[in-house]
Amino acid sequence: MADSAQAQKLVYLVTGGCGFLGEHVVRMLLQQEPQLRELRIFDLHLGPWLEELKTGPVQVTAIQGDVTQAHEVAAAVAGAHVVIHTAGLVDVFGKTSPETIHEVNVQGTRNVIEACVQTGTRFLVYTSSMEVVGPNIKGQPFYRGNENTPYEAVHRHPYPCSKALAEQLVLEANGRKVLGGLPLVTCALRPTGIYGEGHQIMRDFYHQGLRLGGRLFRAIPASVEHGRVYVGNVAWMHVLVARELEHRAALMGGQVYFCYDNSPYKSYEDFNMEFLGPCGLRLVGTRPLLPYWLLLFLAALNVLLQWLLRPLLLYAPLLNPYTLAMANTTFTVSTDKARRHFGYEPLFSWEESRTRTIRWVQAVEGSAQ
Ligand SMILES: NC(=O)C1=CN([C@@H]2O[C@H](COP(=O)(O)OP(=O)(O)OC[C@H]3O[C@@H](n4cnc5c(N)ncnc54)[C@H](O)[C@@H]3O)[C@@H](O)[C@H]2O)C=CC1
Ligand SMILES: CC(C)CCC[C@@H](C)[C@H]1CC[C@H]2[C@@H]3[C@H](O)CC4=CC(=O)CC[C@]4(C)[C@H]3CC[C@]12C
Repeated sequence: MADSAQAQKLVYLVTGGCGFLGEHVVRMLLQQEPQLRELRIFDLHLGPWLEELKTGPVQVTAIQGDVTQAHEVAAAVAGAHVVIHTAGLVDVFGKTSPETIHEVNVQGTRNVIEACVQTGTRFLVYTSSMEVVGPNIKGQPFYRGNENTPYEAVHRHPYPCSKALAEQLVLEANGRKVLGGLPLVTCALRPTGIYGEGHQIMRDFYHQGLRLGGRLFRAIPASVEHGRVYVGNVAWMHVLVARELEHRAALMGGQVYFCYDNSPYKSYEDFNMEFLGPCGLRLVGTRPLLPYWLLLFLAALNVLLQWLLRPLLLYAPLLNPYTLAMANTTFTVSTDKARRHFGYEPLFSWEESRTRTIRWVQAVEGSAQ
């Protein structure tokens, strides 16, 4: 981002900095970005762990705010050199309305872009998602594809629709003149399914397994591959992109990059067992125990129950027609675009990512007892 004369001069803003990925981005920046002077963390809900960061050499500024409120975003962005926009509503379980998902993911992103333009911030890194591409509503496989692989990206669910719209806004904003007349440089990172310390869905599967007497029941054929990437490597990619965006603006501006590492290609369930297995869970069955039509029926039943129970309680199980289609459609990435464009190499090997995640699940287990 800057030469040595500018050491410890940079101000970064991370939106959603208290989320699963956001926390890793924040910690990674503090460890790996020597030019950082101030790190602003903007989130709807601030975590208590932020306090421990405030004693280090970098000024850590926690800002409780809402990305849907343009004035709050503009106040947080003013004076920042780089914005890493990870804040978003990740809901594929029907917990929130489609309107709210759109408001946070699309309008929130629009507010971040406008704040950059109005206040003169030149570098914007957006956390997009593999979901912007697929799996699509036709359930077509995307097998070890890259950023240029042709694929019909057609969605109906509010989450992928919102991420696709937001990504488009970010890419279209590349080159816009910001306050002071210089061009905005943007790019979007598309993680596949992120795993690692703090992953709520992994925690949910773990607790479900414990409730079922240490067993999980195979629902998805082992042959369906689902792309996964370790959270530390996703965070590292964000840090590198933010650092390189100025020097390689012509190459990187307006580009999309899948987030990848050396995590193995496996089915969603077999991959989870890499961590849950060593924590004492067993995946029962070499093939799905229920036929697909029955799973689809149960998924549809869950939608009906969610609707019927809505006035009384929030019923949002893991299984619904959308999550079933996600888990049941091959979507894997094989690319080296990030290495070619900004020298990315995963910071954590698969073995290290696995070990760290297992340790975290074991700690979850310990804290639950
Ligand atoms: N978890 C995953 O597997 C993947 C996530 N992503 C993207 O990565 C980003 C981060 O996702 P996660 O860390 O998994 O989710 P998360 O839910 O753990 O973190 C999102 C953060 O955004 C904050 N936030 C939500 N609404 C906000 C608002 N109105 N104003 C300010 N902050 C708000 C939340 O409080 C939370 O701290 C999201 O943009 C998501 O779309 C992309 C690919 C995969
Ligand atoms: C019980 C079922 C048969 C199995 C359910 C598994 C699902 C809960 C998960 C399968 C695929 C996941 C999604 C995928 O990894 C891609 C994602 C990208 C994002 O940007 C956000 C999260 C997610 C939608 C992720 C959510 C859980 C799954 C649907």
